[in-house]
Parts: sequence; C-alpha cells; structure tokens
Amino acid sequence: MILQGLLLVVLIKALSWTEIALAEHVTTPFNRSSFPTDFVFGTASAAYQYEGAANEGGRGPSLWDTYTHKNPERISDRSNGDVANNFYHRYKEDVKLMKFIGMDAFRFSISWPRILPRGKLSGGVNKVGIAFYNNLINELLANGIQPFVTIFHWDTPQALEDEYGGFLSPHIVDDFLDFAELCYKEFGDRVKHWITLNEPWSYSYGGYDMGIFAPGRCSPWLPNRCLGGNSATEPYVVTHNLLLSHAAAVKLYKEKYQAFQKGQIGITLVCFWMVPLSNSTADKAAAQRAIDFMYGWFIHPLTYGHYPESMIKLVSKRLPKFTPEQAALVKGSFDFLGLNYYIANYVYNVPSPNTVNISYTNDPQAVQTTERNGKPIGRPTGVPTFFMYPKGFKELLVYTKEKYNDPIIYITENGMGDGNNMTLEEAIKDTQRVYFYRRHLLSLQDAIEAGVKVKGHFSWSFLDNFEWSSGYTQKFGITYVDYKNGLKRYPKRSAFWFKNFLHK
Ligand SMILES: N=C(CCCS[C@@H]1CC(=O)N(Cc2ccccc2)C1=O)N[C@@H]1O[C@H](CO[C@@H]2OC[C@@H](O)[C@H](O)[C@H]2O)[C@@H](O)[C@H](O)[C@H]1O
Repeated sequence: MILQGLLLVVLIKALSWTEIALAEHVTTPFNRSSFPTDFVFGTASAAYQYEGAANEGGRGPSLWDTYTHKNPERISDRSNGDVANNFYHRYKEDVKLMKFIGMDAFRFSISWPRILPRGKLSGGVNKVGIAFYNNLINELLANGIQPFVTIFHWDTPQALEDEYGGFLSPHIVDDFLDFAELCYKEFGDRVKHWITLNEPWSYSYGGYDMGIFAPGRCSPWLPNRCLGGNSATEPYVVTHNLLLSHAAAVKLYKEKYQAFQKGQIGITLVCFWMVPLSNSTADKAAAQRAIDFMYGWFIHPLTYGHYPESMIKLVSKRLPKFTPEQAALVKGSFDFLGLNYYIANYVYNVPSPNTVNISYTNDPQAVQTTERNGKPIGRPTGVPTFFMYPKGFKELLVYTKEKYNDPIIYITENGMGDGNNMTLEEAIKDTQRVYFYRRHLLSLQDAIEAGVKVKGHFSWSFLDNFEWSSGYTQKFGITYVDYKNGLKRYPKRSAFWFKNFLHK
C-alpha cells in the first residue's frame, strides 16, 4: 500500500491533469457508492445569475439590476443579468440535462422582486412570477430531481432599498418574513429543503465593507469609489438584520408550516479555511480570528445566541447587541447548515489595531494571503485569487462538528472557475475541474468517515453564469454556455465525469 501511495505521488508530480485523473481512477475506484445511499448530489444556481427575463413577466427591479445598469464599470465586462442564461425560458431543457447527468437535486433561489415586484405584500403579488417557480418545481419533480430552494440570494427589491435602505434597516425583517411566508404558502407543499439566506457574509462584506458588490457601499478612504457607506459600522448592522430576518422566517416556518409540510429549513454560510502563515502563536491566533470574523460572525449566534468573543472584544460598541428575546430567536434557528466551500488562505497577525481606517476587514487584525515563501497555497484555478485546497474542506467540516454542536450539513456550493481565455473546445475539456471535484469529494468522504453529518453536495455551478462583479468572464459551470451563439449549452468533461460518478 505504501509503495502504491509513493508511486501515486511520483505520478501526480509528473502527469498532466488528464493523466492524473486517469491514474487516480485506476488505483482507487471512487463513485456515488463511496457515499451513504441517501446522500444527495446536486448542482446550484441563483435567480439573478441564471434567469434573465429581468423585465419580463411582471418582475420588478432588484438592487443588482440598478447597480449593474447605473455602474457598469463595476462589473469586469460591463455586463448584467438582464438576459443571463435565459433560464426563465429554457429551464425545461436544463432540467433534462440535469437528469441526463444523473443529479438528485437542484438548488435555485426565488427572485424576491419577481414575486413581489415592489418588495412588499401591499405592493401586490406577481402571479406570473409565482407560476414560473411552480412550473420549475413541477418540472424538477417530474424528472425525479429534488428542489432545494434558497429564499434570498442577494437580490433585494430596489423598492425596499429606496424606501428604507434595505438590510440597513430593521424594517426589512417584516418584509422578508412576508416574502418567506409567500414562498412557504405557494411552494411548501413540494419544497422540502429551504435555505433562508445565501452567504449573509458575502452580502455584508461585499456590499457594505468593500463595496465591490451591490449596493456598493463602503468608507470613502477605500479605493473602490463607493456610493456612500461606512465600513466600520454598516457591515455589522446589515449582518444583524440578516440574522434577525433569518430567525423570524425560521420561527414562522416551524410554528405554522413545518408540521404539515414536513420540510427542513436552514441557512447557507461560507468560509475560507484559514491556515496560519507561520507556526507562531500570533499567526495561529490571527487565523482563528479570521475564522471568527468570516464564519463565527454567523454560526456563533446561530449556535450560542451571541457573537464570538473575539468580535465582541475587537469591534466593541460598533457590534450590535441581541436582546434576550432576539438571542433566543437566533440560537438554534436551523435544522441543517448549508456550507459553501471554495478555497483556503494563509493568515498572518497584524500586531496593532488600525485606528485610522477602521473597517470590518481591519477589525480582526489578521491579513489573508495566498502565498507562503513565494509558493501558492494550492494548485491555481482560472480565478486569480483562488487556489485549490481540498484538505481545508475536511478541516473546516471537522472544525464545525467539534466547535458547533455537530450539525447536519449540506454542502450547498463547491466549485472552481475558469478564465475567459479559452475556445469552446478548450473550455469543455475541463480536466482541471474534474481534478478539483475528485479531490474535494475525496476530502468530503474523509470528513464523513470522521463522523461529520454531511448529507449532500451541490456543485457550483450547473451552468456558466453571471458571476457578479466578474460578469461572464469567469466560468464555474459543469456546462458551458455559448454567450456568442444563442446561449447554447455544452456539457463539459466534468459533466460527463459526474454522469459516470453518479451512475446507479
Ligand atoms: N461569490 C461569492 C462570495 C462573494 C463575496 S464578496 C467578494 C467578491 C468575491 O468574489 N469574493 C471572493 C469569494 C468568492 C466566493 C466565495 C467567497 C468569496 C469576495 O470575497 N459566493 C458564492 O460564490 C459563487 C462564485 O462566486 C465567484 O467567485 C469568484 C469571483 O471572482 C466571482 O466574482 C464570483 O461571482 C457565486 O456565483 C455564488 O452566487 C455565491 O454564493
């Protein structure tokens, strides 16, 4: 066995992606049966990134419609989600392809302004929008594919941004609750897995600390030409309102719908695995703070009812407080945890606080980097700052099990991006993505064997799509979309790898 392992190491050093994938396949057969029989394999998506039909079927504008149209220069290729993959009209062919690949489930989000164009019930329900999601859910079920539904994937109705600043205001809690209840009422008879929020960290950090995501707010001293904002306070206010909105929606589901609809409800978080840059105590502590500020910011209140001690100490008066009633509402407000894993970073300590440029990013006194002694943390991908680190997948999962009460977990996103510099023929030969998924699924299998209660894995993404500030320049799909030729879909090599892997 040792000789075999050594041989494999020698091989991996010398071979190309294809040869690596083949070599590994020969020595260790690895497929769906390597996972529990009820383990769910799926792909993930989001409304604004896929649907298109932005001005069709009664849909109202979201803050991403406004952001991309008013500030096209903030998107790498000046694009937007007006058309995207036209999933709104082409979902039936896409569902057929999911079935051909052998996927068990599909994760998608409900566009809040598509079903509530003015953001509120009082503004009227858009029945055409409701019909679209009913048709999609029915098409999935008719093809033996389970719908996993994200209620909020960042597309806040512009009307609520205009009325009270969206998630900057506690008013959002009631409007989010009405939106969530409309989803339960209209779709809950067939949807058995609800995810309230996708990556609240990203919404707060991207939109209100760095200002690189809608609504593009941050402190004026940042180089991102922000449209107002304060990176020292607004990220914390937005996260607080996101958590309260989530908790209210869970309470309502559990009290009014779960008994007879018999679904499960959770939230999706994201975390980079954080590796100390050196073995020094300072860097180890910095890595822990980096995890607290990215992951603990959410999973700590969700598990213990309060923010991590490191945040309370370092953010101090700028960190909102939960009332006892709010703490009780947030604590334990999930049946399962959705977790998105992409990368790991090295982390080093910053000895003294930045008292001039105060921000969420500067508060933890921990800087993330992808290099140590000039060597990247893992194999490169098409996203310049993303390097493969499958080892961190298991480490993050075991950390979650040990520190946060051993929750049930679904991996709701995992994947890698290619750049925009390939021909179609090159792009569909994505052997690097095959390598990525094989290594990450092996790491996931290790985590399950270590006792982590992981119940499913969703690849990000089924299709290439609108990748937020990167527009269409980064491609995460296992299916290529030809934006120059009628949005034609081409399953990549990774799609065929999954077809083989998932074969029953
Ligand atoms: N994109 C994010 C988080 C963005 C956080 S804000 C800022 C922008 C950004 O790309 N990153 C890096 C990043 C990317 C992915 C996850 C976490 C952090 C940021 O920290 N998360 C998931 O990643 C998926 C892949 O995101 C791409 O990652 C590479 C970026 O260059 C690209 O712009 C982004 O769309 C999205 O399509 C899903 O909708 C989303 O749930």
